[in-house]
Amino acid sequence: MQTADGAATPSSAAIAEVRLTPILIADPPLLNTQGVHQPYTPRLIIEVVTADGTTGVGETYGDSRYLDLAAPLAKALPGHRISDLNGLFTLAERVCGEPGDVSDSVDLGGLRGVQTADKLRLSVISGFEVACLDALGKTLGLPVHALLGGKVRDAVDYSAYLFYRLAEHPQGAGEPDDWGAALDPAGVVAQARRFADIYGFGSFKLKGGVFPPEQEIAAVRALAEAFPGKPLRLDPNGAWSVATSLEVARELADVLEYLEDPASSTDRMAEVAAGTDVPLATNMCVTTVPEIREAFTRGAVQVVLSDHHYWGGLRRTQQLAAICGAFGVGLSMHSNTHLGISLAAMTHVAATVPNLDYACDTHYPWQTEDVITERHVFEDGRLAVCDRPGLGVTLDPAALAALHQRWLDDDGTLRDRDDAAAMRKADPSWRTPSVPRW
Ligand SMILES: O=C([O-])C(=O)C[C@H](O)[C@@H](O)C(=O)[O-]
Ligand SMILES: [Mg+2]
Repeated sequence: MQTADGAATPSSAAIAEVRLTPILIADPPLLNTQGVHQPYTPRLIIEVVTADGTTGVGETYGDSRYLDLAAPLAKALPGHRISDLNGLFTLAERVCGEPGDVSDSVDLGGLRGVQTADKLRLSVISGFEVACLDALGKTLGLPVHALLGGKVRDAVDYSAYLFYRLAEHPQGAGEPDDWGAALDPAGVVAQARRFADIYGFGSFKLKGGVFPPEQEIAAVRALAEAFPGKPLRLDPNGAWSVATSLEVARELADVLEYLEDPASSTDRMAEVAAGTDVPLATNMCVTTVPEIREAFTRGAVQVVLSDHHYWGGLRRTQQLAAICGAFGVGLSMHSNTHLGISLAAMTHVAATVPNLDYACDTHYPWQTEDVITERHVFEDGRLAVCDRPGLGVTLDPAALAALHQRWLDDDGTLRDRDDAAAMRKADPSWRTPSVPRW
């Protein structure tokens, strides 16, 4: 067996086949500043199969612009060694091309800051990198955290991710659940209690930017009263002006662990940071390497929420952690709607990062469906770091096929996440609010 560049390679370490499976997974009617989550949201499952039949799995965003980049990379991969992780980036740059519809705007639904072609490509590569690491770990009999240099902790803390939400999707679409609506402080506290009771989470993040700031301040105050001394976070995804951000920071200074993306853009975040001692966190204005220097040197953010999907995988997440360490910037971890493969990957990398200062975000409790045979179980708000080879998860082919069938059956409406379009099902006049909203 030879690689594409002609070098000899052990046949067992060479990729023989790559399978891409787009799926639609159930998602509850969670509210954010752009609208409401769709009843089903796209993800992409990546399987990398080596010549000796070892399969590694990865997961990333599944919207069509990601699929468009993943397809040529999958096609070019056979013959590539699973251990050649740096080569993945070179290959992707060569074969992926430019995504067609990249605009310099806030990403629809993903709320992940300004889009760039590079960022989309890195998100795609992240799924392939994780799949290669899973296959490599299985081949060598080592857990992924060992391939990343070894774990520095045996369990990773996660935070409850609270959302304002509707009781059900507009027009009764999607999968029903029994969480009920959470549209006021009492609803948010009830949701937090349930999260604490089931999962043992000891810190709480509220997704804000949904209601006028005074209502969200009241909700955080209610959380502080219900859970005295517990770390609290509020994240309106850049929906506020500088003045509003400073007002909220003043009102909640005594209870917030950090305020996440109160205002959009590094400029506005720097202005807010100059006027408050509340640490500002971001997963919107520092999401790629070129954004780091300005944000850090201007003191615009005190905490970065890393996300291996954004940054191009687990090893680049470690590099980000080192840069944050060098600048004295704290590190937390972001999450978007994701399944158990990505949660396993997050946990492995989180286990290796000494300066992970905060409990990580995760949407996982909101996801009732999965493509792995055994769901992850939080105990006391933590996930034990798995020492089995690879990621330590097993793909469930029947579950994968069923969720893929849902994707096939969709007429295209749900294949690209669009929270504003989902909101229009309830309110036909709804438009993505312009920023700052308040
Ligand atoms: O921390 C964040 O900004 C997010 O998790 C962004 C997500 O897209 C979240 O707001 C959501 O899914 O509504
Ligand atoms: Mg955020």
